[in-house]
Amino acid sequence: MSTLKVVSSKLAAEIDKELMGPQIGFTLQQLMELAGFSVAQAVCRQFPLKGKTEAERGKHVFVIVGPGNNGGDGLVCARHLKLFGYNPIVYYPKRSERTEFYKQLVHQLNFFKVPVLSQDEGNWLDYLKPEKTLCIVDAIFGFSYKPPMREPFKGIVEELCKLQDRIPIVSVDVPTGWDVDKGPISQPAINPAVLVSLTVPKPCSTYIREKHTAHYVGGRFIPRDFANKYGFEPFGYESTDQILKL
Ligand SMILES: NC(=O)C1=CN([C@@H]2O[C@H](COP(=O)(O)OP(=O)(O)OC[C@H]3O[C@@H](n4cnc5c(N)ncnc54)[C@H](OP(=O)(O)O)[C@@H]3O)[C@@H](O)[C@H]2O)[C@@H](O)CC1
Ligand SMILES: [K+]
Repeated sequence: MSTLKVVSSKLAAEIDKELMGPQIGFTLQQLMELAGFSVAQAVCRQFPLKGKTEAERGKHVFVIVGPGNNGGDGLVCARHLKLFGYNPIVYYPKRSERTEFYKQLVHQLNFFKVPVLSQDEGNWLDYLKPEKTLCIVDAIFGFSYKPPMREPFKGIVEELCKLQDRIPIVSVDVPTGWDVDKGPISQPAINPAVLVSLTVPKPCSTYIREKHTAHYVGGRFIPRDFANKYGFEPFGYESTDQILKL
């Protein structure tokens, strides 16, 4: 196991609560924008378009979006990827009714002409082909996932597991299906090629196969004294970067 500094799911939830509490006053929308922006930067860093053939550049980044805030990060990420010159397509099988904000994120994707597939529309399996898709962004579940996995996500994650050795998967914050603290203790569970931990890595990140998975931290939104209060040092982000490879 690595010596990486991590915070438990409980502490991660407390950090979130304090950041969005009355004293600090971040809004969820602000943090989600920075989180999704970080994930888009990690995709660029890991899969640069520079020097690629036109056919390679035209491939999709297939962003699979879950029903909670992890999914929201995916919706934001898709919009930034489009601005960065990628060809994202979003699969959003269970739309969040939590707040109006999710609908607004979808409107923004429409504005950017990023297709958003629903569960009953289009054959999403078509995008699980290496000749069509550069990588998959797993924005299905993050730190609030509790097994066992329910449909339609169980079937989706089972399909992803079949092809994850052929198309790289970029997991947002927590690989979908993993226990936030204990890692891949139940099935189905994704084995990502890239993990982008947000704010600070969760304990499950110590279970990634280090040679197989590139690990980034993103979500650059806390000052040193706040990090120290929660028992970790801030990450050494360079210049204007929103991500740091660990
Ligand atoms: N400061 C930061 O770092 C920030 C972090 N952010 C991001 O937020 C993420 C955490 O978001 P979150 O709390 O909304 O939870 P998330 O993991 O998306 O899942 C909840 C949804 O999943 C569902 N669900 C659960 N279990 C299920 C099952 N077995 N089978 C099926 N469904 C299941 C559950 O449904 P319910 O059980 O409530 O019906 C609910 O709809 C975090 O990881 C990071 O990515 C940023 O956006 C902001 C700044
Ligand atoms: K995820």
